[in-house]
Amino acid sequence: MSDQKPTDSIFDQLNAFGHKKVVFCNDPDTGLRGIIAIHDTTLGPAFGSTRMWSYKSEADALYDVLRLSKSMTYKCAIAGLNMGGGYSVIIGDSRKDKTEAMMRKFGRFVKNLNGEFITSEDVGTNPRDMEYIRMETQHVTGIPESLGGSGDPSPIAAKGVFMGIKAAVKELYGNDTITGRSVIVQGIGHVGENLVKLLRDENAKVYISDINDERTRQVSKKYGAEAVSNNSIFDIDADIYSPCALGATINTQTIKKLKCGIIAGSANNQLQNEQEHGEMLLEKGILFAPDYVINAGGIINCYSELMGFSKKRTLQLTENIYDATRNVLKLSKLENISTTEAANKIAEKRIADIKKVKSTY
Ligand SMILES: NC(=O)c1ccc[n+]([C@@H]2O[C@H](COP(=O)([O-])OP(=O)(O)OC[C@H]3O[C@@H](n4cnc5c(N)ncnc54)[C@H](O)[C@@H]3O)[C@@H](O)[C@H]2O)c1
Repeated sequence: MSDQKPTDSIFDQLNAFGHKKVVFCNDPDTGLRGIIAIHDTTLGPAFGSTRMWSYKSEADALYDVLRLSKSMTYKCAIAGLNMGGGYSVIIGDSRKDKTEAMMRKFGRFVKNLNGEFITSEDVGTNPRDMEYIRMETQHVTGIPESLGGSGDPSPIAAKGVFMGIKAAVKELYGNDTITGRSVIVQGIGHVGENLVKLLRDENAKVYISDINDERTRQVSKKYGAEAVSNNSIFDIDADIYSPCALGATINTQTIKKLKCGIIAGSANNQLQNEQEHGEMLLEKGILFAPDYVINAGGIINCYSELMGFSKKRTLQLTENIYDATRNVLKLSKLENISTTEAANKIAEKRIADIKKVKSTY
């Protein structure tokens, strides 16, 4: 799954990423300027969140939505969901520019796709926005529990990351016991805090760091985790580094410093350059549990909402992340390829196989 921007030409970009459809949502009356990208619908309707962000340029917004929608195709495929990959972005400052009318107009654009695209919340959008979209179309998830939705996906996302960590521990140490292992959790927001709880419940030694000092103090006290400064996390000799804040924290500089045996966290796009840094980690012998494999709990939660699954079934699907991660790590070892390359291979194979199934009408 290449993450390189190939060209400035819109059509060449669509060809390079392999997109099926891109819809530009322009509405001067409400100020809506958005893009819905549908990457692949072989496995089912395209599933993807809606991000609102002050992009520096329209080209940046397009590149972001193309990249994010393609990775959703892979995430759904490897999680075993019958959903394709999509994403949408709205250009603007979510704190200043967002209105009910804008979100409902966006909902109308989603409605016009007749179920080919189903959305949920992301950076810059929240359950209230999903309620507005829901007023115009049923093709939205992440609705509050009080309105019959699945609510906050973060605890399930954290559970999936925890299963991914266990699978990586099993691969490296021969058993998946977390007790006594040391873990650095970088970013203790919605997912990070839930992960700290799961790790501490199994008596792991947990280090935490966040740019929000007050939050760090609270989480440290609540769970008995050791607070460390953001600058020092790469100097700590821990078994596992769990990035749960932003992407691209794994790059040429940080790989040189890393002392851990495993990287496994929730942040999307952790490798600054998928191919180059995936191979560097392979050479250094650090086991990288690919982010899109182990952070699929959030989307599994939305999928369950869509399918009307019980909480028990949602949990089962999330626990499957353990086996999905094991399969990726095994293939990486067998073929001596990076774990990301192994994950991409498994995802692409499932899509190719199901394409054959769907060739009969
Ligand atoms: N919430 C979900 O269900 C879900 C699902 C899949 C993936 N993810 C990904 O997981 C990551 C965390 O998601 P979240 O919902 O917990 O977000 P969040 O905004 O609740 O938490 C992020 C935390 O990271 C901290 N942070 C920001 N920059 C930092 C830095 N440079 N160093 C240390 N800490 C920093 C923030 O202060 C915040 O506490 C994101 O990359 C998100 O895309 C989330």
